[in-house]
This record gives sequence, structure tokens and C-alpha cells, in this order.
Amino acid sequence: LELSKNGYKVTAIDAYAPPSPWSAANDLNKIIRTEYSDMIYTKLSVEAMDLWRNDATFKPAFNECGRVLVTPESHLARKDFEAKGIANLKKIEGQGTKIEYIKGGEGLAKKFPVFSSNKVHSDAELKWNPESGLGISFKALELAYQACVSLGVNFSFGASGEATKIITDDNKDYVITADGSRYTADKIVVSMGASTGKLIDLKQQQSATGLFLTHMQLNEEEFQKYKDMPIIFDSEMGFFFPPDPESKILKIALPGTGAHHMIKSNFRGEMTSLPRYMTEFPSDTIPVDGPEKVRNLIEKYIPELVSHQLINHKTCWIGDTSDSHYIIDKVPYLSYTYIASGDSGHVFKLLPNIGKYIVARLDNNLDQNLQQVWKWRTDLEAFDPAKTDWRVPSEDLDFADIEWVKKPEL
Ligand SMILES: Cc1cc2nc3c(=O)[nH]c(=O)nc-3n(C[C@H](O)[C@H](O)[C@H](O)COP(=O)(O)OP(=O)(O)OC[C@H]3O[C@@H](n4cnc5c(N)ncnc54)[C@H](O)[C@@H]3O)c2cc1C
Repeated sequence: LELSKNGYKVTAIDAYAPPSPWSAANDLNKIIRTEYSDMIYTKLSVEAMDLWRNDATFKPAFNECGRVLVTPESHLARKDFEAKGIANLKKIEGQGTKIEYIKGGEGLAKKFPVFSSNKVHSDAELKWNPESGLGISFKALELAYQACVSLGVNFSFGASGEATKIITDDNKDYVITADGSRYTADKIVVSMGASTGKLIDLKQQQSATGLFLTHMQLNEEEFQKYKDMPIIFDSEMGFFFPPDPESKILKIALPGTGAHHMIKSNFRGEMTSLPRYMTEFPSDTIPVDGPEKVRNLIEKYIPELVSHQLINHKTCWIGDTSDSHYIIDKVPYLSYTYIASGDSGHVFKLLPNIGKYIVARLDNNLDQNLQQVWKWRTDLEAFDPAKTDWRVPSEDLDFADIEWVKKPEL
């Protein structure tokens, strides 16, 4: 989208039409927040928030429903991350002024009567930021796609869009696709999310992490009751969103569980974590202990929904780097190829503005500090989930060992 707005003639290829079932963003919703412990992302997310509110393409997929953070005193790393996030936000003029601190379950019920029978501890400190919300993520992908089509971007999907290899021949880079087609261009950008390491030799720079989601279907009466609730982000137990207005489905993210899937990479036979998608492995649902964890979460906040059947379990893949910075740079061993990857599970919120920075890198005029932070860095230590403490504390599972919930879960 951003390339074509900047006068580039663009061909985009993908294994699937948007919203691709392989995309981490092909989901009901994602959190759009501006509290970040690193000022770089605070500024980027404040810029993105303005576009979610006002840009004609993205506005229809934004709901500024607000978010309540619930973090136990004992989770020091997470508390520190949140405190820094709020402090950073308040350094930007006009930002963070509406954040409120709420005391315990009673305070929560007073502020949001839909949580009147919550079981939050009376001493818990909750943070409420009304200036955050959710992006209806599958819809945002469709809207961005439609905007690209109207700007004249050429698309190829299916076997002629699924990249299998990238080669250099006669001083040009070529992307080869599953049907044997060859694509070349003056500049090629590979942004295959968690799968980027299938095409590009990233060494240990990026590692695919599978995260788990589930859902419940609300009826009309329940939808009316819960549609205006905020996102509840309980850093110990998981998080959930207000129900989707079209399907009336409520999405729940499983607490603290990620998984790696180690396979031999296409490069030097090195072992690396790469996605295995539900399109090929439909029985990859959620780990067998997931439903109980989800029920504990729902019981804590909205006990009347606790016995709803959990549906549409999902594994979804992100590309983690060890310092959670993205990788937006030229690939040193290729002639004309760049990557925009290493999302580390936090780039959906920047969908309206990240393209501007990718284009700046291609045009060689990216801010020096950003260029340094997002550079190709194969000297990075390998990703270690135990050190990614800004996320919910992570139980790191191995795909080889996971026992899956059979679907549908009854
Ligand atoms: C459970 C979960 C919750 C999340 N919550 C949030 C949140 O609250 N807020 C937030 O900001 N972010 C969140 N994220 C992260 C966000 O979804 C990702 O950061 C973002 O989607 C990454 O974008 P991407 O374009 O790099 O990769 P993706 O969105 O994964 O897109 C990759 C694309 O590459 C295509 N592709 C893959 N392989 C090939 C191939 N061989 N050939 C051609 N095309 C290919 C896919 O079809 C897909 O379209 C979450 C992610 C998950 C999984």
C-alpha cells in the first residue's frame, strides 16, 4: 500500500488472498495500545493510533473500546514494563492523560458493571486506558488489500503466489513460486511473517512461536450485554476482547503459553523453529490443558459465560527476535532483496504506518536510529522465551510433545 502510494509499481504475491490463513493477523481482533517501555515504539504506536482513528482505510476496522490491565504485584518484570510504558506515553504531549488506576474487583465492578461478579482480588491494582482498543484484524487486512487494488497493485495468489525459493541469476534476484513461476524486480521485499526463515537464511535472528486462541459464541442478549466492555488483559491468566459485532464471537487468548516447532531449515540443515500451519495440520488446535486455563480466566471476570462451549481453537504464528525489535533491512547476501520481518508479536497495531518506514529503508532515507535498531543482525543471541518478559510469562512447549484438544471441544 505504502509503496504504491509512493509511486512504485508493485506486484504482491502471497500463498493466499487476504486475509491469509497463514497470517498472524487473520484473526477477529488485536490489541491497539500505545504504552511501550521503549520510546521508539511509543512514538510509532501513537502515530498509528491517530491513523486508526482517522484514516479512511483503517478507521472502519478500529474500535476504541479501551483496555484494563490486571497484573499481580509478584510479576515484577511485567509491572516494570507497564510502569515504563505509561511513563513513556506521558512524555508525549497530550498522551496518557486519561489513564486511571482502579482498586481491586470492587473498583472494577463500579467502573464496569458488566464485571459485577468478578473475582479480582481486593488489593489488585488495575490500570484502565480508554485511549486504546482493538483492530478487527481480518477486516483490516481486507481493507488494506482493497486499497492496494484500487491503487493498481498486481496480485498473485495460490501456487503462483507461494514463494519457495529465492535465487540470484545474472545479477538479479528471482523469487520462485510453487508453480515454477519466476518473479524479479528492482527491489524485492520479503515479509512472510514467521515463515520468512523458509525463504531467507536468517540464521538464529528469528524464531517462529505458535500462540493459542479460542472463542465462544454469544447469543443476542449476551452480545448486547458485553459488546461495550473493554479488553481485559490479565497478565497472569490471559486476555479477552469484547464480542465481534458481526459474528457475536468473543475471542480469548490463552495465558502464557507459546510453542516452538523445530525443523531442519533450508539452509545448512540447521535446526530452527518454523510454522506448521493449520491448513496442513488441522488437528493443531490448543494444548489439552488450555480449556481449563481459559475457564479460570472467564470465571474470574464473567462467570455467567464460563460454561459456554469453546470453539474455533487456533494456533497462530509470530516471528520472534531475541530483543523483540523488527528486522527491516537489506539482505546482505542478496543483490536487491530486503526483509520486513521479526514482528515479535507486536506489529499489527502499526499496520497503518509501518509501511512508511519500510519504504524509507528501501529509499535509503530511514531515520538512522531506526535503521540501527531494525538492522540485519545475525550476531544477535538466539531467541529465548524466558527472557521475553514483557509478554505474559511464557510456558515454552515443543510441538513434538503437545497433546491437542480434539475439535469440537465438548
Ligand atoms: C495470538 C496472537 C495475538 C497477537 N496479538 C497482537 C496484538 O494484540 N497487537 C499487535 O500489535 N500484534 C499482535 N500480534 C502480532 C501480529 O499479528 C503480527 O505482528 C503481525 O501479523 C505480523 O505481520 P507480518 O506481515 O510480519 O506477518 P503475517 O501477518 O504473519 O503475514 C505473513 C504473510 O506471509 C504470507 N506467506 C507466508 N509464507 C508464504 C510463502 N511461502 N509464500 C507467499 N506468502 C507467504 C502469509 O500468507 C501471510 O499473508 C498477535 C499475534 C498472534 C499470533
